[in-house]
Amino acid sequence: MTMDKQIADHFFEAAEILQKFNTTENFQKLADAGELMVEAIQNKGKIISCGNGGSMCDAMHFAEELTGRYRGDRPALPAISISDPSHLSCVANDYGYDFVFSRYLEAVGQPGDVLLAISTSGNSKNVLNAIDVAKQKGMKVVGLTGKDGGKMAAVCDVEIRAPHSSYADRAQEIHIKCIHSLIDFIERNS
Ligand SMILES: O=C(CO)[C@@H](O)[C@H](O)[C@H](O)[C@H](O)COP(=O)(O)O
Ligand SMILES: [Zn+2]
Repeated sequence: MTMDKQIADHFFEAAEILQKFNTTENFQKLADAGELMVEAIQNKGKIISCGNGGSMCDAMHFAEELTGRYRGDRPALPAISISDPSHLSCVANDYGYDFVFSRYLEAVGQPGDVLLAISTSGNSKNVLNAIDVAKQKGMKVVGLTGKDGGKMAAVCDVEIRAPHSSYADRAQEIHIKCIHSLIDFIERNS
């Protein structure tokens, strides 16, 4: 059987992108983002995460490992992903999809909470609207982005950007590593 070159390319390309991401500057940004999250938790706040498509799965993955479990046993930690289908369908139907995340923050966001905003383009309108409301509420914003950071680059307190690639999936693969390292940092420091 001949090797399917495209299958191999996925792995070689992913390794290349990860290598580009591995800089002291990016590791420092992850520590800065982790500090914001730890501070929120220590002050009785919470972390709210959001994103579209695969990034919604990443937002859910982040929150469930804080409320549930990551590698070992420890007390539950306060995080929520904006992913309740009844909320999403109501707000999309009645106000528009651009407001599905921002409206949730209007309801439950508190000063001192942190928003983890995930977008591979940095330009999804509903994520940008969520960032606007988070700032109005006195929350801090950590962004996981890709490409050139898009509009999110200018509005996050800490923006962690996956190296440029043509497709969203490569950025998402970096984002999930960022998410696991953030969870590990929060566990060790809160
Ligand atoms: O998971 C993937 C691609 O890997 C897709 O579902 C992807 O998340 C969707 O196209 C999103 O709508 C892209 O939005 P964003 O990352 O630019 O904010
Ligand atoms: Zn995980």
